Amino acid sequence: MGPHATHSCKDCLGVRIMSGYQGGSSSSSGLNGAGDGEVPFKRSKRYRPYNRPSTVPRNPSLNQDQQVMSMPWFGMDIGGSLAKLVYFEPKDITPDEANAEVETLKNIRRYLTKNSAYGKTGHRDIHLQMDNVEVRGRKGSLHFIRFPTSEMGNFLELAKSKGMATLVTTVCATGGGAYKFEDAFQREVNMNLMKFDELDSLIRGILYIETNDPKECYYFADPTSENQCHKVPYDLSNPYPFLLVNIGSGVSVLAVHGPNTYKRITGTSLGGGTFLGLCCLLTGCNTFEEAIELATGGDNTRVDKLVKDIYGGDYEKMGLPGDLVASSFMGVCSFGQMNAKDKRANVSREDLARATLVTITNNIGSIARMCASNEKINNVVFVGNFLRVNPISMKLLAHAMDYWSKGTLKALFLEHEGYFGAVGCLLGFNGFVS
Ligand SMILES: Nc1ncnc2c1ncn2[C@@H]1O[C@H](COP(=O)(O)OP(=O)(O)O)[C@@H](O)[C@H]1O
Ligand SMILES: CC(C)(COP(=O)(O)O)[C@@H](O)C(=O)NCCC(=O)O
Repeated sequence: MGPHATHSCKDCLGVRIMSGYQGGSSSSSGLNGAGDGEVPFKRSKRYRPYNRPSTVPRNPSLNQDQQVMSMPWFGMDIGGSLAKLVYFEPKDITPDEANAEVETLKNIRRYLTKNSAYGKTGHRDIHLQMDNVEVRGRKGSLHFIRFPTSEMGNFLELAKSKGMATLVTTVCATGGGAYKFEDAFQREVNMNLMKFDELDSLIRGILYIETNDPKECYYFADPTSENQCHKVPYDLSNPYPFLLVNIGSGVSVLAVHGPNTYKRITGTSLGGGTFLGLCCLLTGCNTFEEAIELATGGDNTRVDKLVKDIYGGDYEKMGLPGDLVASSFMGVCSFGQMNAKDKRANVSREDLARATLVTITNNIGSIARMCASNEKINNVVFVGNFLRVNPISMKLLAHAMDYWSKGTLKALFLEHEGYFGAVGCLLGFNGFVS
């Protein structure tokens, strides 16, 4: 079983944006962006959290970076498929702050933290909520919200209607959408996006969450056994080196040697977006959740051609087991075979969904293995929302890493799956004061 329950989101988004303390910092430096040598989750000695109370008007002499300390604190990762919004809810509000806090902020905070659905497509992953964490010297909770990037127009509309522009100047943002939608944020809600690189943010987020939650990382023991397969916690406190495979719309593969030392080795356009796109075309499904549900009930061996379909058994000399997929999807068009048409007619939507999932997953597994072997790295950490509610792919990857490396490679997974970029960019700005 997968770690999370299945959620379904349709139609338009109704996330209401909060605003609040018009805090600020007299920062003159301190952007903790990529590769500046700052370990993201450790507090600098020069760090001094300061929140200007909400009654204090914006100081026009402060530049954008200085204004960013204003609450609310959001980190946004606007990806090709999903926008991930991480909201930091302060829990250490002093009486003075509470008195000075504007009513709008209180209402919005309540709205965000008491609901789990926002409009029709905004969804808060309550099971991922992190309490008693420290961000920029403040204690509080992290809330994890997602909505389809295609709903960004509605998101901005709502943000505007809630008066966001009067309360917030800057939001930390990453992902391609931080660039694509930058002008729209400025135009529609008078908000500046403080942009951070998505891969820097991804690593920073992983390190922070792993440090704060010892149960974050796990692997699958006995991934091929229906009854024996189970999740086992893995201690990732000494993570380096590790291969990081981010399976979002597309796939990026990174070799990570330190908090600020990594390289992007390669990528593939055959990712989570491909799975969903092909699945919609082949089965007529409309959502990721539906696609996974179909795949769960399907059998890819009715669609794929296996080694044993070609060899009649294992290809022993090369160590290829008979059950290995020899050619994805070839089973439905076996050239020259009399029964190809009949075979195709008997293939169900479920089988097609399963075959699509297995095809995409195997390809990613294969690339990951080659990269790990080239880089001489044994731990392969898989993240990204493609793995959301998707135990089939996680177990396939776990088995592939183990089997083909004869037990040398270990596939590791993280509970917060697709949220690391958003967390990392939230942490990207630190309020330094000289
Ligand atoms: N509710 C969902 N809606 C759309 N795609 C989803 C959903 N849940 C999981 N996914 C999968 O996650 C992929 C996006 O992963 P993500 O890590 O958010 O990447 P990106 O940053 O490119 O949006 C999608 O392509 C799809 O395969
Ligand atoms: C361009 C991207 C980094 C964007 O990230 P995403 O929104 O998919 O998470 C990613 O889709 C990617 O790495 N694509 C593969 C490109 C390639 O190397 O072929």
